[in-house]
Amino acid sequence: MTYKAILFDLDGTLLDSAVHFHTILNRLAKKHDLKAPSETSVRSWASNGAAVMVEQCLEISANTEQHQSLCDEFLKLYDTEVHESCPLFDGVEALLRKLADKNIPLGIITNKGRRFYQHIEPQISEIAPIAIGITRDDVTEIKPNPEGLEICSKKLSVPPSDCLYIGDHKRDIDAAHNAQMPSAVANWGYLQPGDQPSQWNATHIFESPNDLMQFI
Ligand SMILES: O=C(O)COP(=O)(O)O
Repeated sequence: MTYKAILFDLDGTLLDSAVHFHTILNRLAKKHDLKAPSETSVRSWASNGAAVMVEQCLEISANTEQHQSLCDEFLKLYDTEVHESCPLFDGVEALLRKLADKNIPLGIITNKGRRFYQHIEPQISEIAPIAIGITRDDVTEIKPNPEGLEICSKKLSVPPSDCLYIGDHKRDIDAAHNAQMPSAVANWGYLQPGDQPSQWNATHIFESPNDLMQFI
């Protein structure tokens, strides 16, 4: 492998956050007498943030008072959940340990807010040091804008062409293209029905964290 730094998306790539999201959405559904969402539906929308999950999984029209108040409740509950634990996908721990063993710098660029990321970072750092973590609060434009990826490349002093950005959403691959950085689809993540990652023009597609680990 020739890449000198590996950069990751968080939700749906390292973090199996749908586990928390499903619990929270079920709690909200019960409290407000709404239809409980299926795990499949939560998994397919989990990479799109709270507003989209409330809209799609609880079937609440966006830009309404009810939508806004359910989003606020969702984020409050998530704030508590992320303190507790952060479920990683199977194989991610071994993958991160291998990066650390090989002294390959690890970066994270997420559209998540720092308010949540700050609780997740120490749990990942226990496995492998994170050279840089960029959240939506650290950029003026979130992905697919390349800003977060460009900041990482500069701070690590590794040119974009020597970094690899891995994510489970088209906006991750688009962000890498916009930064002129090689990219990889995390095909184990939260793909939506109808997604065709083979059409996203990523440099690589990995089926599992273990596949990526073998590549490294
Ligand atoms: O929480 C979000 O909006 C998505 O976060 P991600 O960029 O880590 O997938």
